[in-house]
Amino acid sequence: MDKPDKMFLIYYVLHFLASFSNSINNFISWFAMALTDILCIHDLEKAAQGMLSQPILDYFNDGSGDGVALMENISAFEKYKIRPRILRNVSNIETKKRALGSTMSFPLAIAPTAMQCMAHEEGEKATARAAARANVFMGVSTFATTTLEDIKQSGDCLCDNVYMLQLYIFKDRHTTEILVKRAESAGYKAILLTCDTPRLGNRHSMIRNNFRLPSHLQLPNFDQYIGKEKLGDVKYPNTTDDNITWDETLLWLRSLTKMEIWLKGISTAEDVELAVQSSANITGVIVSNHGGRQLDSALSTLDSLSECVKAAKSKDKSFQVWFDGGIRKGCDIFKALALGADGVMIGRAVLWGLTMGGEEGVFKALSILKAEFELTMALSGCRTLSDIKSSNLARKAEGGFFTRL
Ligand SMILES: Cc1cc2nc3c(=O)[nH]c(=O)nc-3n(C[C@H](O)[C@H](O)[C@H](O)COP(=O)(O)O)c2cc1C
Ligand SMILES: O=C(O)C(=O)c1ccccc1
Repeated sequence: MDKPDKMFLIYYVLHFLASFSNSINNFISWFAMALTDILCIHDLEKAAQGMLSQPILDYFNDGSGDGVALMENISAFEKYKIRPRILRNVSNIETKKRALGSTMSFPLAIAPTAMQCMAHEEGEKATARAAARANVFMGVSTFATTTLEDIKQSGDCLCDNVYMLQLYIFKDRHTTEILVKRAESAGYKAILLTCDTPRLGNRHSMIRNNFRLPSHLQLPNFDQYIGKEKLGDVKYPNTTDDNITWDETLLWLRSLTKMEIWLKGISTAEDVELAVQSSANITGVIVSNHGGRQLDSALSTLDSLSECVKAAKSKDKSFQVWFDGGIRKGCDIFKALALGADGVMIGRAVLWGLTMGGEEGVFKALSILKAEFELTMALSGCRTLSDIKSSNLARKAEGGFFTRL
């Protein structure tokens, strides 16, 4: 048995012991993580692999179709290399970033991912506590397995943080309206309207595994409307509205709330222009292809990013362009920012941390990414976020050569 295998075996034994007692669970998670040398997001991914049933693991990890968009979200980062600058004072790196009227510890937020109690019994509550401790904003899925109020309260027990509700618009608009109003009164700061899922992508493994939400879990934000027996099968599109539009839907949503509205799942300059021009007062977009889980053969999100940034910033410099898809390392965050993103979001990295160690595991994932990002800044000669520029990158061109941007 080589070293990493041994390390994960120790972890599984400790995790098994921890499952006997909730009270020592957190301590054991922390202890196990210290012992097992989790050094990078790939270590968390590997550890999570052995801890979930195949249908749940596949649901978390897989993309749509044959997985090309998912793979290319990751490999696109290697089309860029970093051009470091030297002999700059990097003794006092500053990573803090302002958005939604608050400050986050570095330009990264947690992307909304559904059904987190499948990863760990504490699910979204554990994620919220880790996010609060790390001062990282949290996106909460419409399909959370915990109420949006309980999620925020769990984080608020530790400190104030920013929560954003990801919204799927149901055919029953009244259900949607209730959800938006509940989020506003609970103190959520933004709606992230997911725009890339008028229908669920073609997820082969979900169909093969006949994926279902485990029977002990609920979708308490709206399960009075859609029974959990419908979840995960082809009836998903019957519950959400596939007729959402720039004019009607965005204006209707704006009439419901004063919260900021962000559009998630944008990947073209044309749609960014519409978002900037919309009279629904859109704050920003998240350039995303849903982690490669929706449109098969979609452009990788890093390849979409530049045209989206150009379209937004040429019209309105303050319009926010965030990014997600394939972030696994601190240098990935650096590259997205150098291409003009205001910040990034992470989906699977959080789920792997949550699976492995609940709150401690998510905190570990966030800490790893922050430390790696800071190190990348220091080694590239960037002391502040505004020092990170496109001239810090070179792009792979014809013939495999890299040319500076
Ligand atoms: C298991 C899983 C569930 C997700 N659930 C949602 C969701 O409910 N709503 C949504 O807008 N995006 C959802 N996403 C997409 C994420 O918000 C995000 O766009 C994507 O995970 C980013 O890619 P990454 O996983 O490579 O970081 C989900 C992604 C995963 C992996
Ligand atoms: O899996 C997803 O990506 C997703 O957004 C979702 C959420 C709930 C039900 C089905 C899919």
